[in-house]
Formats: sequence, C-alpha cells, structure tokens
Amino acid sequence: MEKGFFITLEGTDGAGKSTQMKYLKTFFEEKGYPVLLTREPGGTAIGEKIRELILDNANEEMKDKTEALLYAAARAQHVEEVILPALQEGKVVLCDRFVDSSIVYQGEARSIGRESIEDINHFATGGLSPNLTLWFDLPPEEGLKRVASGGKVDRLEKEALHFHQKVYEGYQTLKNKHPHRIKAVDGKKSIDEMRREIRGIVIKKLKEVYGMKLVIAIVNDEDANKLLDSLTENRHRVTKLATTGGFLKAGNTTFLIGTEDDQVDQVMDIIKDKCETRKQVATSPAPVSGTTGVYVPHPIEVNVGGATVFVVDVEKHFKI
Ligand SMILES: Nc1ncnc2c1ncn2[C@@H]1O[C@H](COP(=O)(O)OP(=O)(O)OP(=O)(O)O)[C@@H](O)[C@H]1O
Ligand SMILES: Cc1cn([C@H]2C[C@H](O)[C@@H](COP(=O)(O)O)O2)c(=O)[nH]c1=O
Repeated sequence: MEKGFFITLEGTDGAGKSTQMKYLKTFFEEKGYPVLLTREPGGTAIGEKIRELILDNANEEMKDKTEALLYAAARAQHVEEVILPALQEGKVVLCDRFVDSSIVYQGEARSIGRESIEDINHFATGGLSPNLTLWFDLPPEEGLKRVASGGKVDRLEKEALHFHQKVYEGYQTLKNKHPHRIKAVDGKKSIDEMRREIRGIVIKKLKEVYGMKLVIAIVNDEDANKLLDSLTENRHRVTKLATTGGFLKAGNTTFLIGTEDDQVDQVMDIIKDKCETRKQVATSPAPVSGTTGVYVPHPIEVNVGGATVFVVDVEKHFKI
C-alpha cells in the first residue's frame, strides 16, 4: 500500500467500537498491513489530558462551546502529531471516533449546530476525512445498559436518554448524507457476527480504493501458450501481444492481465509455474569446422523461460 488508509469507528456509547477495533487490527495485520490504533478524544499525551478534563464528572460547569472546542483542540493535536504522519508512512489508521462524533454530540445533541462544528473541525484537521467510517448502529438504550454494567460512567455517558437519542438520530442523518463513506454495522448482532459483517465492508472498500492491478508479464514465446491456457482456466482477463525485446531484438510475448488486488499472488504463482527459468541444450549455430571443412554441430546449454513482470496500480478502469 503506497498511501495510508484511514478508518473511523463511530456510534452511540457502548455500541461495540473498541471491541471490534481489536479484531480489525488483527485482520489488517494478518494481511501484512502496518496498523495504528488510536482514539478520540486522546491518542496523544496532550489529547489524553484533554480527555480527562472533558469526561471528568466533576466538571459539571463546562459550557457547551468549551466542550466543543476542547474536542477540536485534542483533535488538532492528534491529526498533526499522530494521524497524518502514520498515513504518510502508509499505515492503516483505525480511530475510535473522529469529527462525526463532534457533529452529532456537540452539533446535534448539544444544539450548537452542525455548521459551527464543521467549521472549527475543518480548522483543526485541515479537512482530513476518513476513507471509511463504520457506524455502529445500536439504539442508545442498549449501549447505555452495556456501559452501565461495565461500572464507571463518565460525564457524557451520564447525559439523559433524550441526549443520546439525539446523538443516534444525528448518526442516521450523517449516514444518509455520506452513503459512500459511512457504512452501518448492525450493533445488535453478536460480537462474532459483527466481526464478519465488518470484514465484508472493509474488503469491499479496499477493493474499491486499491482494487485493480495491471500485471504486465513479458515471457518467452515458448511459454506463451501454456501460460495463456493456465491464466484463462483460472478466469483471469488476459490480452496477449506479440512483442520484440529492445536489447536483443528477439521476439517475446507480453501479457496484460487486469486483476483484483487479492488475485495478484495467484497470477504471480501461475507465471512462476509456467515460465520457470530452465536449462536447455541447443545446437550452436557457430561454424565450427576442422581441416576437413565439415560443419560440426556443437551442443550448448542455454537458459530459457523466465519472465519480467510489472505490477501496476490501475487508477481508473473503463469498458466502453
Ligand atoms: N455485539 C455485542 N453484543 C453484546 N455485548 C457487546 C457486543 N460488543 C461489545 N459488547 C460489550 O459491550 C460493552 C461495550 O463495548 P465496547 O467497549 O466495545 O463499546 P464502545 O462502543 O467502544 O463503547 P464507548 O462508546 O463507551 O467507548 C463491553 O462490555 C463489551 O464487551
Ligand atoms: C470524539 C468525541 C467524543 N465525544 C464523546 C463520546 C463519548 O461519550 C465520549 C468519549 O468516550 P469513548 O468512551 O471514547 O466513546 O466523548 C464527543 O462528544 N465528541 C467528540 O468529538
């Protein structure tokens, strides 16, 4: 992956985000992606201090605007110190809550208004937006029951059900506004069912974003037909071109294979199998003659087969 991938997890309190984030981390790590797990408010030393301040039950006198600005301040630090560098390093960033939380909690439930919240957060984040947001769709009363059974309840979780209902409705509206970015996950399902649902959503999104690859394989003419047969048997889309190498001016065959990202390994295995470099005995064309002037064929060992392969990202793909 050349650039990072930013996923946020959103939902009413206790909807199961933290639980699923750990599974998602394992999912990406098993696929070989470097992953950063983080949360809001928090994710930095400064952000964690702001978190304590906001969620502390003792801070009853905190004004709504103060709260909104504190969330945005923690986010500004988080984006610049942690999220952007990780994305630039090509990491998958999994973030428990982001700007959408401010839109629904402060913008809707605290009635500050969506636009003001969008404005301060645009300033805080420089307009950074997730590639994918998983919205954990669970009615607030269910989530709050789960939170309460876990023990300590913070200043936001302590708010009346009516407040959390507004948060929930805010998420429903946001999802309808950004249907490509925000995908709902059914929070009423079991932990395992949710894990499977999330994997499906993520795989689909990864295919959308990084999906198509073009494999260009330049192979020896001798291997071309068996390679073509094997690729088509395995349902790969192939175009075969007769080409000429620039250096030796010898004929070869170039295959253009359009494929999904997760099929590239299979294509490479087929190419390796059908185009293996091997030794072959050939008759030397050199005019070796003795004193008799008779042409003596001279066997020599040559390397045949092999392939030169390029795997290229496909930015756009049209069939006209
Ligand atoms: N699918 C599920 N079904 C039942 N209980 C669940 C499910 N997922 C998580 N839980 C439990 O619900 C509680 C809250 O889960 P979790 O901490 O993952 O939610 P959260 O969305 O991260 O909460 P918060 O918004 O408070 O950070 C935990 O006790 C967890 O074990
Ligand atoms: C980022 C963000 C969070 N909140 C609220 C949502 C939760 O009630 C708490 C965070 O606690 P969690 O256990 O990590 O879910 O803060 C908010 O109101 N606005 C925000 O921007």
